[in-house]
Amino acid sequence: MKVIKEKQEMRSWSRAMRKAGNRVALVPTMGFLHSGHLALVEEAKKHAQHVVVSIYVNPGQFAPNEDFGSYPRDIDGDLQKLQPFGVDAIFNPFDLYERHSRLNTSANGIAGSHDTKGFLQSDDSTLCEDDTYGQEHETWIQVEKLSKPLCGQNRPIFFRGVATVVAKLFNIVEPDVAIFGKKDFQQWRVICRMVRDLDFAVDIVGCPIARDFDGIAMSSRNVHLSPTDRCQALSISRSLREAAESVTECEVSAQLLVEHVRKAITAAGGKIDYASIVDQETLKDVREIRAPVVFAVAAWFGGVRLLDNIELQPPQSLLES
Ligand SMILES: Nc1ncnc2c1ncn2[C@@H]1O[C@H](COP(=O)(O)OP(=O)(O)OP(=O)(O)O)[C@@H](O)[C@H]1O
Ligand SMILES: CC(C)(CO)[C@@H](O)C(=O)[O-]
Ligand code: BAL
Repeated sequence: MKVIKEKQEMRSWSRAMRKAGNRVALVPTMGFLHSGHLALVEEAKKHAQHVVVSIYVNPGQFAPNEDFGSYPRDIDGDLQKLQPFGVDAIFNPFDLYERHSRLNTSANGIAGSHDTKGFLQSDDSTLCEDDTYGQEHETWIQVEKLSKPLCGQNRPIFFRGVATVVAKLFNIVEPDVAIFGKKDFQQWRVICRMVRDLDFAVDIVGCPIARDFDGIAMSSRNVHLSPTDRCQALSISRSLREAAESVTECEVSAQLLVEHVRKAITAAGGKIDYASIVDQETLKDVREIRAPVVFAVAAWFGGVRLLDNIELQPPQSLLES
Protein backbone atom coordinates (compact mmCIF):
# COMPACT_ATOMS: atom_id res chain seq x y z
CA MET A 1 0.00 0.00 0.00
CA LYS A 2 1.63 3.18 -1.21
CA VAL A 3 1.13 6.45 0.69
CA ILE A 4 1.29 9.40 -1.70
CA LYS A 5 1.54 13.00 -0.48
CA GLU A 6 2.21 14.92 -3.70
CA LYS A 7 -0.33 15.68 -6.43
CA GLN A 8 2.10 15.07 -9.26
CA GLU A 9 3.14 11.68 -7.92
CA MET A 10 -0.52 10.74 -7.45
CA ARG A 11 -1.36 11.66 -11.04
CA SER A 12 1.66 9.82 -12.46
CA TRP A 13 0.87 6.69 -10.46
CA SER A 14 -2.74 6.69 -11.58
CA ARG A 15 -1.83 7.33 -15.21
CA ALA A 16 0.63 4.41 -15.13
CA MET A 17 -2.10 2.08 -13.83
CA ARG A 18 -4.52 3.20 -16.53
CA LYS A 19 -1.88 3.01 -19.26
CA ALA A 20 -1.41 -0.64 -18.31
CA GLY A 21 -5.11 -1.12 -19.13
CA ASN A 22 -6.43 -1.14 -15.54
CA ARG A 23 -9.28 0.82 -14.04
CA VAL A 24 -8.74 3.06 -11.01
CA ALA A 25 -11.41 3.63 -8.33
CA LEU A 26 -11.28 6.56 -5.89
CA VAL A 27 -12.84 6.56 -2.42
CA PRO A 28 -12.72 10.17 -1.14
CA THR A 29 -12.70 10.46 2.66
CA MET A 30 -11.72 12.81 5.46
CA GLY A 31 -10.14 9.95 7.42
CA PHE A 32 -10.78 8.64 10.94
CA LEU A 33 -12.05 5.60 9.13
CA HIS A 34 -14.83 3.27 10.26
CA SER A 35 -16.60 0.25 8.76
CA GLY A 36 -18.76 2.53 6.57
CA HIS A 37 -15.61 3.71 4.79
CA LEU A 38 -14.32 0.15 4.51
CA ALA A 39 -17.60 -0.90 2.86
CA LEU A 40 -16.94 1.82 0.24
CA VAL A 41 -13.51 0.28 -0.36
CA GLU A 42 -15.09 -3.17 -0.83
CA GLU A 43 -17.51 -1.65 -3.33
CA ALA A 44 -14.64 0.11 -5.13
CA LYS A 45 -12.88 -3.23 -5.64
CA LYS A 46 -15.88 -4.46 -7.64
CA HIS A 47 -15.45 -1.63 -10.15
CA ALA A 48 -11.69 -1.39 -10.71
CA GLN A 49 -8.40 -3.27 -10.49
CA HIS A 50 -6.81 -0.51 -8.38
CA VAL A 51 -8.28 1.39 -5.42
CA VAL A 52 -7.11 4.77 -4.16
CA VAL A 53 -8.44 6.11 -0.85
CA SER A 54 -7.96 9.84 -0.35
CA ILE A 55 -7.66 11.10 3.22
CA TYR A 56 -7.91 14.86 3.41
CA VAL A 57 -9.81 17.08 5.84
CA ASN A 58 -10.86 19.74 3.38
CA PRO A 59 -10.73 23.23 4.94
CA GLY A 60 -12.77 24.60 2.02
CA GLN A 61 -16.00 22.97 3.19
CA PHE A 62 -15.94 24.19 6.81
CA ALA A 63 -17.27 27.61 7.83
CA PRO A 64 -15.24 29.48 10.48
CA ASN A 65 -17.67 28.50 13.26
CA GLU A 66 -17.50 24.80 12.36
CA ASP A 67 -15.32 21.94 13.56
CA PHE A 68 -12.38 21.91 11.15
CA GLY A 69 -9.91 22.15 14.02
CA SER A 70 -11.51 19.42 16.13
CA TYR A 71 -12.45 17.08 13.27
CA PRO A 72 -11.10 13.64 14.35
CA ARG A 73 -7.81 12.64 12.73
CA ASP A 74 -5.73 9.47 13.04
CA ILE A 75 -3.67 8.81 9.95
CA ASP A 76 -1.67 5.95 11.52
CA GLY A 77 -4.84 4.19 12.65
CA ASP A 78 -6.37 4.73 9.19
CA LEU A 79 -3.39 3.13 7.46
CA GLN A 80 -3.63 0.12 9.79
CA LYS A 81 -7.36 -0.26 9.12
CA LEU A 82 -6.85 -0.12 5.35
CA GLN A 83 -3.92 -2.56 5.30
CA PRO A 84 -5.99 -5.80 5.07
CA PHE A 85 -8.34 -4.39 2.42
CA GLY A 86 -6.12 -4.54 -0.64
CA VAL A 87 -6.02 -0.79 -1.19
CA ASP A 88 -3.28 0.14 -3.65
CA ALA A 89 -2.67 3.76 -2.73
CA ILE A 90 -3.58 6.30 -0.06
CA PHE A 91 -3.57 9.89 -1.25
CA ASN A 92 -2.91 12.01 1.85
CA PRO A 93 -1.89 15.46 0.67
CA PHE A 94 -0.67 18.07 3.09
CA ASP A 95 -2.65 20.94 1.58
CA LEU A 96 -4.57 20.89 -1.70
CA TYR A 97 -4.79 24.68 -1.81
CA GLU A 98 -1.07 25.32 -1.53
CA ARG A 99 -1.42 28.04 1.07
CA HIS A 100 0.74 26.53 3.75
CA SER A 101 4.35 25.73 4.38
CA ARG A 102 5.13 22.05 4.12
CA LEU A 103 7.51 22.56 7.00
CA ASN A 104 5.57 24.12 9.80
CA THR A 105 2.61 21.92 10.82
CA SER A 106 1.63 18.28 10.94
CA ALA A 107 0.00 16.87 7.83
CA ASN A 108 -3.41 18.38 7.15
CA GLY A 109 -3.77 19.57 10.71
CA ILE A 110 -4.08 23.30 10.07
CA ALA A 111 -6.64 25.64 11.60
CA GLY A 112 -7.92 29.20 11.29
CA SER A 113 -8.07 29.45 7.55
CA HIS A 114 -11.27 31.32 6.66
CA ASP A 115 -12.43 34.92 6.63
CA THR A 116 -15.82 35.89 8.09
CA LYS A 117 -17.66 34.96 4.87
CA GLY A 118 -16.11 31.53 4.98
CA PHE A 119 -13.62 32.16 2.19
CA LEU A 120 -10.24 30.54 2.51
CA GLN A 121 -7.54 32.92 3.65
CA SER A 122 -3.89 32.64 4.39
CA ASP A 123 -3.38 32.60 8.13
CA ASP A 124 -0.39 34.40 9.62
CA SER A 125 0.43 31.45 11.84
CA THR A 126 0.60 29.08 8.90
CA LEU A 127 1.95 31.31 6.12
CA CYS A 128 5.05 30.06 4.47
CA GLU A 129 8.18 31.96 5.36
CA ASP A 130 8.75 32.33 1.64
CA ASP A 131 5.39 33.90 0.79
CA THR A 132 5.80 33.32 -2.94
CA TYR A 133 4.86 29.71 -2.15
CA GLY A 134 1.30 30.38 -0.88
CA GLN A 135 -1.25 31.25 -3.58
CA GLU A 136 -4.86 32.09 -2.67
CA HIS A 137 -7.54 29.84 -4.10
CA GLU A 138 -10.28 31.66 -6.02
CA THR A 139 -12.04 29.14 -8.26
CA TRP A 140 -15.09 27.36 -6.87
CA ILE A 141 -17.71 24.96 -8.20
CA GLN A 142 -21.26 25.74 -7.19
CA VAL A 143 -24.02 23.22 -7.89
CA GLU A 144 -26.69 25.89 -7.71
CA LYS A 145 -30.03 24.36 -6.78
CA LEU A 146 -29.12 21.05 -5.13
CA SER A 147 -26.78 22.83 -2.69
CA LYS A 148 -29.51 25.05 -1.24
CA PRO A 149 -31.97 22.87 0.75
CA LEU A 150 -31.27 20.51 3.69
CA CYS A 151 -27.61 20.82 4.78
CA GLY A 152 -27.21 23.88 2.54
CA GLN A 153 -29.57 25.93 4.72
CA ASN A 154 -27.26 26.06 7.72
CA ARG A 155 -24.02 25.26 5.87
CA PRO A 156 -24.17 27.72 2.96
CA ILE A 157 -20.58 27.21 1.79
CA PHE A 158 -20.43 23.48 2.44
CA PHE A 159 -21.32 22.03 -0.96
CA ARG A 160 -19.26 24.61 -2.82
CA GLY A 161 -16.29 23.34 -0.81
CA VAL A 162 -17.18 19.69 -1.35
CA ALA A 163 -17.79 20.03 -5.11
CA THR A 164 -14.55 21.96 -5.55
CA VAL A 165 -12.35 19.55 -3.62
CA VAL A 166 -13.93 16.52 -5.28
CA ALA A 167 -13.29 18.12 -8.69
CA LYS A 168 -9.68 18.71 -7.64
CA LEU A 169 -9.38 15.06 -6.52
CA PHE A 170 -10.83 13.92 -9.84
CA ASN A 171 -8.28 16.05 -11.71
CA ILE A 172 -5.40 14.73 -9.61
CA VAL A 173 -6.31 11.04 -9.34
CA GLU A 174 -8.11 10.81 -12.71
CA PRO A 175 -10.22 7.85 -11.52
CA ASP A 176 -12.56 5.84 -13.74
CA VAL A 177 -15.04 5.50 -10.90
CA ALA A 178 -15.59 7.17 -7.52
CA ILE A 179 -17.53 5.79 -4.57
CA PHE A 180 -19.66 7.87 -2.17
CA GLY A 181 -21.88 6.95 0.77
CA LYS A 182 -25.59 7.70 0.86
CA LYS A 183 -25.32 8.62 4.54
CA ASP A 184 -24.44 12.00 3.00
CA PHE A 185 -27.33 11.69 0.53
CA GLN A 186 -27.33 15.32 -0.60
CA GLN A 187 -23.55 15.25 -1.11
CA TRP A 188 -23.93 12.18 -3.36
CA ARG A 189 -26.65 13.96 -5.40
CA VAL A 190 -24.54 17.12 -5.68
CA ILE A 191 -21.53 15.15 -6.96
CA CYS A 192 -23.66 13.22 -9.47
CA ARG A 193 -25.01 16.53 -10.77
CA MET A 194 -21.57 18.14 -10.98
CA VAL A 195 -20.24 15.15 -12.94
CA ARG A 196 -23.18 15.31 -15.32
CA ASP A 197 -23.12 19.09 -15.81
CA LEU A 198 -19.34 19.38 -16.23
CA ASP A 199 -18.82 16.15 -18.23
CA PHE A 200 -16.35 14.54 -15.85
CA ALA A 201 -15.39 11.11 -17.25
CA VAL A 202 -15.97 9.44 -13.89
CA ASP A 203 -18.73 6.99 -12.95
CA ILE A 204 -20.26 7.74 -9.57
CA VAL A 205 -21.44 4.89 -7.36
CA GLY A 206 -23.61 5.48 -4.27
CA CYS A 207 -23.41 2.96 -1.39
CA PRO A 208 -26.05 2.21 1.26
CA ILE A 209 -25.67 3.55 4.79
CA ALA A 210 -23.54 1.38 7.09
CA ARG A 211 -24.98 1.23 10.60
CA ASP A 212 -23.49 0.24 13.93
CA PHE A 213 -24.94 -2.69 15.92
CA ASP A 214 -27.45 -0.34 17.60
CA GLY A 215 -28.69 1.23 14.35
CA ILE A 216 -26.83 4.54 14.48
CA ALA A 217 -25.44 5.62 11.10
CA MET A 218 -21.66 5.26 11.29
CA SER A 219 -19.86 8.59 11.19
CA SER A 220 -16.38 9.75 12.13
CA ARG A 221 -17.92 12.41 14.36
CA ASN A 222 -19.69 9.74 16.48
CA VAL A 223 -16.43 9.50 18.45
CA HIS A 224 -17.33 12.88 20.01
CA LEU A 225 -20.66 11.56 21.40
CA SER A 226 -20.78 10.74 25.11
CA PRO A 227 -22.41 7.35 25.92
CA THR A 228 -25.59 9.20 26.98
CA ASP A 229 -25.67 11.38 23.84
CA ARG A 230 -25.10 8.32 21.70
CA CYS A 231 -27.98 6.48 23.36
CA GLN A 232 -30.26 9.49 22.87
CA ALA A 233 -29.11 9.91 19.28
CA LEU A 234 -30.55 6.48 18.46
CA SER A 235 -33.89 8.34 18.35
CA ILE A 236 -32.89 9.48 14.85
CA SER A 237 -32.54 6.05 13.22
CA ARG A 238 -35.36 4.58 15.31
CA SER A 239 -37.89 7.28 14.39
CA LEU A 240 -36.89 7.12 10.71
CA ARG A 241 -37.50 3.37 10.75
CA GLU A 242 -40.88 3.93 12.43
CA ALA A 243 -41.76 6.47 9.73
CA ALA A 244 -40.89 3.94 7.03
CA GLU A 245 -43.09 1.35 8.77
CA SER A 246 -45.97 3.84 8.88
CA VAL A 247 -45.65 4.31 5.13
CA THR A 248 -45.96 0.57 4.55
CA GLU A 249 -49.15 0.83 6.63
CA CYS A 250 -50.41 3.47 4.16
CA GLU A 251 -49.52 6.73 5.95
CA VAL A 252 -48.54 8.98 3.02
CA SER A 253 -48.73 12.45 4.61
CA ALA A 254 -45.21 13.91 4.71
CA GLN A 255 -46.32 16.40 7.37
CA LEU A 256 -47.45 13.66 9.78
CA LEU A 257 -44.32 11.58 9.20
CA VAL A 258 -42.08 14.60 9.75
CA GLU A 259 -43.97 15.52 12.92
CA HIS A 260 -43.40 12.03 14.31
CA VAL A 261 -39.64 12.18 13.72
CA ARG A 262 -39.30 15.76 15.01
CA LYS A 263 -41.16 14.86 18.22
CA ALA A 264 -39.09 11.71 18.83
CA ILE A 265 -35.75 13.47 18.35
CA THR A 266 -36.73 16.52 20.38
CA ALA A 267 -38.10 14.35 23.22
CA ALA A 268 -34.73 12.54 23.33
CA GLY A 269 -32.95 15.88 23.82
CA GLY A 270 -31.80 16.46 20.24
CA LYS A 271 -31.88 19.78 18.40
CA ILE A 272 -33.17 19.43 14.87
CA ASP A 273 -31.39 21.15 12.02
CA TYR A 274 -33.84 19.74 9.46
CA ALA A 275 -36.19 16.81 9.01
CA SER A 276 -37.54 16.73 5.46
CA ILE A 277 -39.04 14.29 3.01
CA VAL A 278 -37.72 15.17 -0.41
CA ASP A 279 -37.68 14.01 -4.00
CA GLN A 280 -34.53 11.95 -4.57
CA GLU A 281 -33.52 13.86 -7.71
CA THR A 282 -34.53 17.48 -7.05
CA LEU A 283 -34.34 17.35 -3.22
CA LYS A 284 -37.56 19.41 -3.15
CA ASP A 285 -40.04 18.78 -0.34
CA VAL A 286 -42.90 16.45 -1.18
CA ARG A 287 -46.34 16.54 0.42
CA GLU A 288 -47.18 12.87 -0.02
CA ILE A 289 -45.28 9.63 -0.50
CA ARG A 290 -46.42 8.79 -4.03
CA ALA A 291 -43.00 7.97 -5.52
CA PRO A 292 -39.67 6.84 -4.05
CA VAL A 293 -38.45 9.69 -1.81
CA VAL A 294 -35.84 10.19 0.89
CA PHE A 295 -36.53 11.22 4.46
CA ALA A 296 -33.40 13.14 5.50
CA VAL A 297 -32.52 14.37 8.99
CA ALA A 298 -29.73 16.42 10.52
CA ALA A 299 -29.81 16.83 14.29
CA TRP A 300 -27.48 17.87 17.09
CA PHE A 301 -26.78 15.74 20.14
CA GLY A 302 -24.26 16.99 22.70
CA GLY A 303 -22.57 19.37 20.29
CA VAL A 304 -22.30 16.80 17.49
CA ARG A 305 -24.23 17.24 14.26
CA LEU A 306 -25.45 13.89 12.94
CA LEU A 307 -26.91 12.99 9.57
CA ASP A 308 -29.20 10.11 8.71
CA ASN A 309 -31.82 9.27 6.12
CA ILE A 310 -34.08 6.51 4.91
CA GLU A 311 -35.47 5.87 1.47
CA LEU A 312 -39.27 5.58 1.47
CA GLN A 313 -41.21 3.64 -1.14
CA PRO A 314 -44.89 4.44 -1.74
CA PRO A 315 -47.26 1.87 -0.22
CA GLN A 316 -47.91 -1.12 -2.47
CA SER A 317 -51.62 -0.23 -2.73
CA LEU A 318 -50.74 3.16 -4.27
CA LEU A 319 -48.43 1.55 -6.80
CA GLU A 320 -51.18 -0.86 -7.81
CA SER A 321 -53.91 1.81 -8.17
N1 LIG B 1 -22.26 5.18 7.67
C1 LIG B 1 -21.87 5.36 6.41
N2 LIG B 1 -22.40 4.61 5.44
C2 LIG B 1 -22.06 4.79 4.14
N3 LIG B 1 -21.16 5.70 3.75
C3 LIG B 1 -20.60 6.47 4.68
C4 LIG B 1 -20.91 6.34 6.07
N4 LIG B 1 -20.19 7.25 6.76
C5 LIG B 1 -19.45 7.91 5.87
N5 LIG B 1 -19.69 7.46 4.62
C6 LIG B 1 -19.15 7.96 3.37
O1 LIG B 1 -17.75 7.98 3.44
C7 LIG B 1 -17.26 9.03 2.64
C8 LIG B 1 -16.30 9.85 3.43
O2 LIG B 1 -17.01 10.46 4.49
P1 LIG B 1 -16.31 11.14 5.74
O3 LIG B 1 -14.87 10.83 5.71
O4 LIG B 1 -16.77 12.53 5.87
O5 LIG B 1 -16.88 10.28 6.94
P2 LIG B 1 -18.13 10.52 7.83
O6 LIG B 1 -18.27 9.35 8.71
O7 LIG B 1 -19.25 10.92 6.92
O8 LIG B 1 -17.70 11.69 8.72
P3 LIG B 1 -18.58 12.84 9.31
O9 LIG B 1 -18.44 12.65 10.75
O10 LIG B 1 -17.91 13.99 8.69
O11 LIG B 1 -19.99 12.71 8.85
C9 LIG B 1 -18.47 9.83 2.16
O12 LIG B 1 -18.82 9.41 0.85
C10 LIG B 1 -19.52 9.41 3.16
O13 LIG B 1 -20.83 9.51 2.64
C1 LIG C 1 -16.42 13.95 -0.11
C2 LIG C 1 -15.47 14.54 0.92
C3 LIG C 1 -14.26 13.62 1.08
C4 LIG C 1 -14.95 15.88 0.38
O1 LIG C 1 -14.07 16.48 1.27
C5 LIG C 1 -16.16 14.78 2.28
O2 LIG C 1 -17.18 15.71 2.18
C6 LIG C 1 -16.62 13.52 2.91
O3 LIG C 1 -15.77 12.86 3.47
O4 LIG C 1 -17.82 13.17 2.86
N1 BAL D 1 -19.18 13.62 5.47
C1 BAL D 1 -19.47 15.02 5.52
C2 BAL D 1 -18.29 15.89 5.74
C3 BAL D 1 -18.60 17.12 6.54
O1 BAL D 1 -19.60 17.17 7.26
O2 BAL D 1 -17.82 18.08 6.50
